[in-house]
Formats: sequence, structure tokens, C-alpha cells
Amino acid sequence: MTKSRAEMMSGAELEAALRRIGETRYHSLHPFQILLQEGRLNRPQVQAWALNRYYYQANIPVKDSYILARLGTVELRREWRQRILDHDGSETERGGIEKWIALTDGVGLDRDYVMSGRGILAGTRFAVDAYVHFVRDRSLLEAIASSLTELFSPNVIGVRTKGMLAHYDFISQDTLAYFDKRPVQAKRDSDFALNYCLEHADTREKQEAVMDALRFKCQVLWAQLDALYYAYVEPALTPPDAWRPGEAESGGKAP
Ligand SMILES: O=C(O)c1cc(C(=O)O)c2c(n1)C(=O)C(=O)c1cc(C(=O)O)[nH]c1-2
Repeated sequence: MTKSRAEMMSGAELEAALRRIGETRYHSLHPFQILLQEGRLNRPQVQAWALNRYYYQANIPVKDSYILARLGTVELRREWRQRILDHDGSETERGGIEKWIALTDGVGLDRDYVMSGRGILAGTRFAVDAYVHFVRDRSLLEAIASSLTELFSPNVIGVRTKGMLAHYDFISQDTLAYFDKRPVQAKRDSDFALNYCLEHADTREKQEAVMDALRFKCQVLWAQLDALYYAYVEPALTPPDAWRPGEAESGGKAP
């Protein structure tokens, strides 16, 4: 081996490196997230967050379908298809996408408007589409590694949910029902993805690719909050075609 070539990390070292990436880059650190959880946004700003995040939610099962198609065994597909079920639901159980619509209903947005994707920020669309395309075009290992942000989501979900319930009188437990099951699902999913990556990243290059995929995904989440901050907080320059406060109101009641 040449001197300049970095050595392979142990599994424990790789895991520690991945956790450090989250500690310094995850969207829990973003100013918009801090304002949201501390009750420092107004109702239209929270509506803008809910509207834009719908596009992320709606595309999660799309990107998971790309992964599912590339998994080579029954066991792996069985594991991964649960993610699609969690978001798409079934005849008997509401999925995450439907629950997100309950959230946008709860903050008073018209559901046809939300589901149409009209009014979302270009920054949201480009970031989410980049995630779907990354998963479609990169190696299976990188695609799976890009879901590893979920290692860090139970914590931010807890803080966000508690803060929103405490600070916003227009937010109820029902509105945020989407998040009830997410921490458990995220732990299950990220444990599996982490083990997959530790097992399959069997060269230094693959380990670097796993870390880069996680960095990329942190950027996908960060860029969405950047777009919201710029358009609706400071300097609040809402771009042409984007949703504006007062638009697409449903009257605040679930149909
Ligand atoms: O509320 C959050 O902060 C948060 C973060 C993330 C994440 O870290 O990507 C996901 C979710 N929520 C989520 O609800 C979800 O279904 C989800 C799926 C994925 C993924 O990449 O497969 N991330 C996330």
C-alpha cells in the first residue's frame, strides 16, 4: 500500500465518523429549525414549512422504490418494502403521506393545492429531486447510506414536536400525528441501513463513499430549510410562483 493511501477504518471508526457528520451538519442545527421549535415563527411561516415538506414526504417512497428494485434477496426486499408501506399506507392503515396531509389540513392549507406541488419553492424541488436522482444513479451502497440521516431524526423530531405543541396555539397533537411513529420507524430503518453500510463498505473507497452520501443527504435537508428561510424569514424574498401567505387557505379545518 502506498503511504498516501488512507487505511481502512474499523466498523466502530466508520460509525463514529458518520455520527460526527450528523453532529456538525444535520438540519437540527439549521436556524429555521431552531425558530420553528422555539415558537418564533408566525402561522404563515409554519404553513410554508408544512407545504414545502409535503414534497419531501411524497418523494420518499419514490426513492425507496428505486432502492427496492435493486435489492437482490427476498429478505432485503422484505425489510425495505416496509418503508414504502409506512409512507404509502394500506387499505387499513393511514400512511405517512396521508398523515402529512392531515398536518397541512391542520395548519389550514387546501389539500388539493398542497398535493398539486404548485407553490413549493424551487429550492425544495431541486433538493428533493436531487435526492431521488442520487438514489437512482449512484451505487446501491451510496443509495442506502444516503438514508442514514435518520440516525439523527428521533432527537430532532422529539424537540420539534414538543416545541411546536408548547408554542403554537394553531398546532394540536392530532395535527402532528405524523411524527408519533417516526422515531421508532427511523430507529428501525437507520439501524438496518447502518449495519448494511458497515458490512458492505469493505474498502476505504467505499467507506469514503458512504460518508460522502451522508454529507450529501445532510445538504439535501439543509438546502430545503435555506430556501424556506430566504423566502419567508429573512430577507423574505418570496420568489415568483411560490406560495404567499393567505393563499390556498382551507379555513383551518380538516375536510
Ligand atoms: O423530521 C425530520 O427531521 C425527518 C428527517 C428525516 C431525515 O433525516 O432524512 C426523515 C424524516 N423526518 C421522515 O419523516 C422520513 O420519513 C424520512 C425518510 C428518510 C429517508 O431518507 O429515507 N428520511 C426521513
